[in-house]
Amino acid sequence: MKTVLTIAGSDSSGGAGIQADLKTMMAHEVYGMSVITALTAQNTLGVAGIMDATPEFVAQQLDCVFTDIRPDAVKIGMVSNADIIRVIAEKLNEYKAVNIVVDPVMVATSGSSLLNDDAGTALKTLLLPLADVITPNVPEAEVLSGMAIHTKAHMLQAAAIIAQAANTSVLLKGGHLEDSADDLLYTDGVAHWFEAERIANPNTHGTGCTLSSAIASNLALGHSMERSIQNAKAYITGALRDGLDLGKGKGPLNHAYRLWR
Ligand SMILES: Nc1ncnc2c1ncn2[C@@H]1O[C@H](COP(=O)(O)OP(=O)(O)O)[C@@H](O)[C@H]1O
Ligand SMILES: Cc1ncc(COP(=O)(O)OP(=O)(O)O)c(N)n1
Repeated sequence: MKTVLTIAGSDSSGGAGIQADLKTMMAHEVYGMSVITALTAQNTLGVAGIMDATPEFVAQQLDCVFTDIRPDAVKIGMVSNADIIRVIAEKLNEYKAVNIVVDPVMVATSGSSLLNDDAGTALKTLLLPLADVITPNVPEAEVLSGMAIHTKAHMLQAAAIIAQAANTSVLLKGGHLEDSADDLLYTDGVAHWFEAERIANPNTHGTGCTLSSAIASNLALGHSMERSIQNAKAYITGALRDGLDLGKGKGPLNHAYRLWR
């Protein structure tokens, strides 16, 4: 069985973070493991509180995973402070981790910040260069590229800036642009658009976490980067189309939509 590790924060409402990642991995029939960087008290309306793990405890979790069950792919999500980022970068280098997908989570869909001020530089200099692909959404890409993004042409410009700075591939997700669900993969100066139908569903809590975990699961299964993204897009579109409606705010996805029909 193929194995995938998520390094991310816990979402008490089960829609994003570690919980979304493990549900996605289960749906892809890979064995999911988790290193928890922070606990969040949150629901579909917003984030009420964050409690970071200590860097030492993050290191201990990483040692336990890598010395026992080696992951075929790694997804990294919420990493809220610079010390935790340093530990993760050190350990991924030490254990020569492969197929690394970094979702540079900065702000929750609800508007709450998930990244400390001091973590931005550490994220850019230590973590992004380790990734096989980085998956920013539009607001995150604006921060990383330093430019405003309103159109697909802007997405192309921003992806090129981020890819050059981090020296890796960038999948810039288009979900925050009006009327778009088209994502752009930018690798070595080559652009590839992944086009998808935009689903009329306001319940998008955890879509970014789910997409990055689905890409990591597909990479672990041995698919190419392009095929992995194509498959992950199909998965997210199907989960949105299912139309699950839970909670009082932006609700979560139904990860079981392919299992019981
Ligand atoms: N309404 C929608 N219909 C179809 N796909 C969507 C929709 N909203 C977002 N997506 C897709 O979900 C994934 C994550 O989207 P995005 O909202 O851009 O990032 P994030 O969830 O990190 O904020 C992307 O593949 C995006 O294209
Ligand atoms: C613990 C945790 N990690 C990540 C997020 C971000 O999730 P969300 O706000 O739904 O945005 P995307 O997953 O769609 O990028 C979170 N809220 N909590």
